[in-house]
This record gives sequence, structure tokens and C-alpha cells, in this order.
Amino acid sequence: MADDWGTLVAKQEQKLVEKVDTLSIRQPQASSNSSGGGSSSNTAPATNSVPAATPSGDNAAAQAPSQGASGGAAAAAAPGWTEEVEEKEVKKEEASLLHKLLHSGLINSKNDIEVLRKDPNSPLHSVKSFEALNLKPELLKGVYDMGFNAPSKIQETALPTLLADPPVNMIAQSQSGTGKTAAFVLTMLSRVDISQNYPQCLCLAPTYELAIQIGNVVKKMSKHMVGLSIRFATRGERVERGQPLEDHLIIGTPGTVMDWCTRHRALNLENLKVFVLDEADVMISMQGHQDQSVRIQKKLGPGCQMLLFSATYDTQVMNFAAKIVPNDPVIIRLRREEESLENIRQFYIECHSVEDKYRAMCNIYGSISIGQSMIFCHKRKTAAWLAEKMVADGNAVALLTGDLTIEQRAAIIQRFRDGKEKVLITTNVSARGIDVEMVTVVVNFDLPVTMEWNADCETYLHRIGRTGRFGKNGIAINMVDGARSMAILKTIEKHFGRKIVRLDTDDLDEIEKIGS
Ligand SMILES: Nc1ncnc2c1ncn2[C@@H]1O[C@H](COP(=O)(O)OP(=O)(O)OP(=O)(O)O)[C@@H](O)[C@H]1O
Repeated sequence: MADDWGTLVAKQEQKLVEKVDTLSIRQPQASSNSSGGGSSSNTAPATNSVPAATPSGDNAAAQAPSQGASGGAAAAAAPGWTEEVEEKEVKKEEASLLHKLLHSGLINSKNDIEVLRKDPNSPLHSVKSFEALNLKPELLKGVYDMGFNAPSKIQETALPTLLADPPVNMIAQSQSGTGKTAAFVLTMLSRVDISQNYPQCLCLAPTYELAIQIGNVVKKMSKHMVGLSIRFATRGERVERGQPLEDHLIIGTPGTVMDWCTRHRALNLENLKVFVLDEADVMISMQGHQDQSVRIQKKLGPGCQMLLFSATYDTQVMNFAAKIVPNDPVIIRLRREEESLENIRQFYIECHSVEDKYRAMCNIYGSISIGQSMIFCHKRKTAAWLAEKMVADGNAVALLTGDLTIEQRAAIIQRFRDGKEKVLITTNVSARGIDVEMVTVVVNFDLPVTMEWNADCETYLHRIGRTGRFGKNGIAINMVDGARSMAILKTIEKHFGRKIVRLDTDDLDEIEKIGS
């Protein structure tokens, strides 16, 4: 007898995961003691040299549930409201790494910088060019080699203060991709004296992977600074007990740095010139990191410049920041641009089963010309099932779910961004913060719900909302299958005060109209 729907789906998902697992993806490797002259790093995870992790047509067709099996039994066993939520929240450190791997350039915000400082009368300096910063020529060359023509918005305001003498402490917050890393790396590199062989700058990051990413920026920017020595203080790296380190710049995680200071007595922080704590918001979400960071901070000498960076700004982050940067810091903020539903036309379609949803969706895909689209499912199983079905029907789709590694996720999103697939099927793992500019149609195959199965309006906005940067028009299509999802839809409609229009997918004229 044929397998039931659930068994088939589990098999498909397993096969998809196996396919993805067999991809050859370079993992970041430990890298220590990279000496200057900026040997460019080969530790960055590859993002664009990775084959697609999409289901292949033939296999998918073979694995797809047969039409026979998808009759009554399939509909009954289809992913439904009673099944438990399988996707976990993305960890903050993972989301942060994903952002870093995906940044192909700066994110420009339309918002103004806000500055808070002790003496509001002292003139605030701002620069429009890197030349105006009087950088060492070899550093300026490195900056230009990276393709940076002018400072980003946050850099314009932060850099003159960061590079001022006597040094000024700073807390800076702006969203991922706005140029914070480049700003503090530039600060460390401009303060380091290569002729002096002792640790002069320390940068703390929440994880090994994030430390490696910062290290890569350091290596690129210091390309022309011959003799600069960088050391990663991350798990697995070894130091000689009682043998003081001679590297100029240390990038590490709090645990290992603390270990090197106390247990190994190899790292003396008293003579540090610059102490940076990056990703403060991620740091506080990780067990033990906050306390260790504070203990490290207490070991700094009196002349050390203390800097803290964060992508978000709330009381918890600010309380932590006050411990790390206690002495009258300049605080600068670049508010995130708000997403809105302003340019989005929202529709809903009433269906009776998951198969019905699929048919309705196919009607839409077959009737209007869709550029790139994202389809959101509640659970991995539904997403995998849908991917298999769409592939079997001849569509080029990518599947992005939470069981993939960060590098695999980044590679899939990159391929989609490059237009290699036109449809990205996903769960909430990719809903947050990932800007895929060219997506014009978003399908909520399942409406977003919280763990308590209430309408998740915030996630709805993240899925379909646009910031001013992507002010293009968009279409959102919501699949509703039953009273419960209808109630959720109504809550969302009420919450945003914007009408969600019913669409009859059997009326092809009506569907064609939405595409025009
Ligand atoms: N002045 C600049 N001109 C052009 N590109 C820049 C500039 N500064 C930074 N970038 C590039 O913009 C992207 C984001 O910069 P950066 O990583 O410094 O931002 P961030 O705010 O630290 O974000 P994240 O925390 O996610 O790394 C990177 O690709 C970086 O190389």
C-alpha cells in the first residue's frame, strides 16, 4: 500500500535535507596570527560559489505525493492548525551572521542621526570624505581599495569623534549594514602603532563566526599596513601560558579573552588603546557573555578608548552599554526606517484544504506575470511539500528552512537575489530583516501566527512591508482556510486599518486585474 501523506512528506523533507547536506560549502576556519600586509583571508564562508539547494525537478517529481494519494486522505493529513510549530526562532547571533554574509553593500537610511552627548554646545564635527580624516596614507589606501568612496551616514558623524584626540568613548546604534564595523575597524587601525609589539586594540564579538567576519574586514582594510599582526581569541586557539602576546590587534569572544587574561596570563589589557564591544544586543542574549564582557572591561587601563556598537537600542542594551562604556560616552543613533503597508495591495483567497490552497496559488502564478515572489509557510513540512509540488509542476523554486546551516541559507538567498530562482518558499526563518528588494509578490500560504496561535501582526508587516528604500508597489496574497485563519486575517486587517480584498481565483479576469 502506498505511504500515507505524512510519511511521504517526511521522506521528501529528509531527501531535501540530504541533498542540501551534500553541498560542498566552505566553512570558516580558525585563523590566527595573520600578519599584516593584509594577506587577504580565505576564512569567509562562500556565499556565491555554492550550488543551488533547490529540489531538482526529476527527483522532486518522483518524490511528490501522487495525485491519487492527495485526495481525501491527503487533505485530511495535510499540514493543519493542530500540528505543532516546528520552526524555532532564529537565534540572534545567527541572524546577525546571516546579515553579514548577505551584505553586498551599504544600507542607506533616510533618517537623521541623533546625537546625545554631555556637552551639547561643543560643535559636532561631520565629514563628507575619508581624506578629511587625516588617516595614515596606507590606511586610506586600504579604505579606497575596499571600494569605499565616501563615509556612510553613521560614519560621517561617528568617525571624527572616534578618531579625535584625546579619545572619546562612544555608544553607537544603527541597523545591520550601515557601516558600523568599518567605522570601528578604521578607528582601531588608525590608533595602532605597528612598531610596538603588544596588544593595542581588542574587539569582542559574540561568536567565533562573527569574530572571523570582523577579522576579514580588518585584513582587507589593513592590506597596506605591513607588519600588522592580528590574533583571534576564539575557542580552539592556543596561547603559551605566561607568555605575553605580541600581536597588535586581538579579536575574540568574551570567554576565550577572559581565559587568556586570567588563566593563561598571556593577555594584558592594561595598555590597550581601543576596546570595542560589537553586537551588544547579541552579546546580552547569550549566556555568560554579558558578565564576562564586564569583567574584561574592568581590566582596561585608564587611557583606553571604549566603544560599544549595537544594531538595536533598548533599555537592556543601554544598561549593559552603561557598564561597558561608563565615562560620559557620546551616544549616536541612526533609527531604522519603519516598514509600512503603504504601497502594498493586499488580497485574500478562501480555500478549503491545503490542496485547494495550492490550486488557487497555481491559478495566480499561471495568470499574472510575477517577477520574484516569496511564499511563506508555517512549518518546514508544508514548505518542503510545496517546493516539491511546484518543482514537479515545472517551476524553479528555492527552499529556505531553519534546518539549514547559516552558510547554506546565505547561499540560497544569494541565488534568489541573483535571480537564479524566481520563487523562494520559506518559513519564518527568512522573514525577519532580510531585504530582498525585487520581490513584488508575497504569498502567505499560511498566515503568520504567534506560538499561542494568535495573529502575528509584526511578522506580517516584516513579510510584506516595505521601507522607503524599496518604495515600489507590491502585492500580498493571503490564503485562508477555515474560520480560524479568517479570524486571524480579520485581526491583521483591523490592526493595520487597511482593507484586505477578497479574490476569487476561479475568476481569471479578476486575477489578471491584480497583475496590472
Ligand atoms: N563608506 C562605505 N562605502 C561603501 N561601502 C561601505 C562603507 N562602509 C561600509 N561599507 C560596506 O557596507 C556593508 C555594511 O557595512 P558594515 O559591515 O560595516 O555595517 P554594519 O553596520 O557593521 O553591519 P553588520 O553589523 O551587519 O556587519 C559592507 O559590505 C561594507 O563593506
